[in-house]
Amino acid sequence: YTWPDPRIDLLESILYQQNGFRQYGLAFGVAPCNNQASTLETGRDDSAEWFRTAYHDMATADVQAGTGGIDASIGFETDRDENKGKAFNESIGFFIGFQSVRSSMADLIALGALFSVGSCSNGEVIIPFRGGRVDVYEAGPSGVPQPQESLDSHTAAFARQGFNVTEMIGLVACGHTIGGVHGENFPEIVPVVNDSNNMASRQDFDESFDNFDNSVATQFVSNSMQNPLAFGHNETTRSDFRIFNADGGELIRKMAESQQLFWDTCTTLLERMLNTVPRDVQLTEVIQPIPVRPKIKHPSGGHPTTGHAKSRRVRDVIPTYTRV
Ligand code: HEM
Repeated sequence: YTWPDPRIDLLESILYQQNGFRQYGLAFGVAPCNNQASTLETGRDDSAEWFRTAYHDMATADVQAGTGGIDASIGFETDRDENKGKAFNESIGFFIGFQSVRSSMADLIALGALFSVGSCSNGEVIIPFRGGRVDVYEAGPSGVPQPQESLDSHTAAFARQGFNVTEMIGLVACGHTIGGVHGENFPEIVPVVNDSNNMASRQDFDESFDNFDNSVATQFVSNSMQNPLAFGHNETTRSDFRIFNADGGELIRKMAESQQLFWDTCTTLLERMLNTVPRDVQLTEVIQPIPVRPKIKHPSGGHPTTGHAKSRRVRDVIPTYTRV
């Protein structure tokens, strides 16, 4: 990657200039991991909502046909039963501030998930990032898995998305280690409670809802009964139970035994999830931090913080190079 490259420059900045001078600030939404999604409503976190948004955008992909994937179609699909909750509209509302001709909404959705798991795993799960996703401007087909469906239906949905049974188990375990199920979205699964500290009535997937760790697996294996999609009172919606047992419980047991295996599995599967795009979309190489960053300097009084020249005449613009 050689600067300038219109496909990469801005994405590189959003990805790596997270804090301090000339920060882009997208990552602030999920730092810390338990950052509240709404100041008006407790019991909802940006990290879990951004992460779930990426999965729901991807989940309608058909890899055989080469269609769908992370393409921001989720923005046009939020009135569907399979996309219940405020998470999708509000995540996109946050990302819009960063959308431009050089940073598609689809790339921002992928970055949001990447920042979320990076923050919640305390830097243990760092997904390599490629840019270049292309936005669509209409809804795509439906097909996000729902908890009341059968194991066969889930297996078929994940196969359509490009994941076999073992990968489905891994991906669901990686997805359901932060956040939880909200009574305001799924009252048939968890109760609506009257609690000012949990206005959305969230029941967490595991005892560390704001930590991207393997406790969803350890708690499942030890029958702790915490995860509402595994042990909830409503047997029909115990999709995690059916999925985690789809291989006889082998992978979830291994994930429970090894924190490192859990993180490694998630890094690999989530990279694939975020790189699932329509066949005609070409992603960039993995974006690395640029060691030397050109910036504009004005010799006589440019803007003190942005460095933007007062006048845009070409002779006023002198490239200088800063180490970052
Ligand atoms: C068969 C597959 C799946 C089903 C049936 C399913 C179902 C659900 C349901 C019902 C919720 C509760 C949402 C709410 O109340 O707001 C949920 C939450 C969540 N799901 Fe899944 N899910 C599946 C797969 C995945 C995958 C593969 C990922 C990511 C890789 C994922 C990520 C999440 C996250 C992060 C949350 C927490 C959301 C929050 O707390 O705001 N899910 N899922």
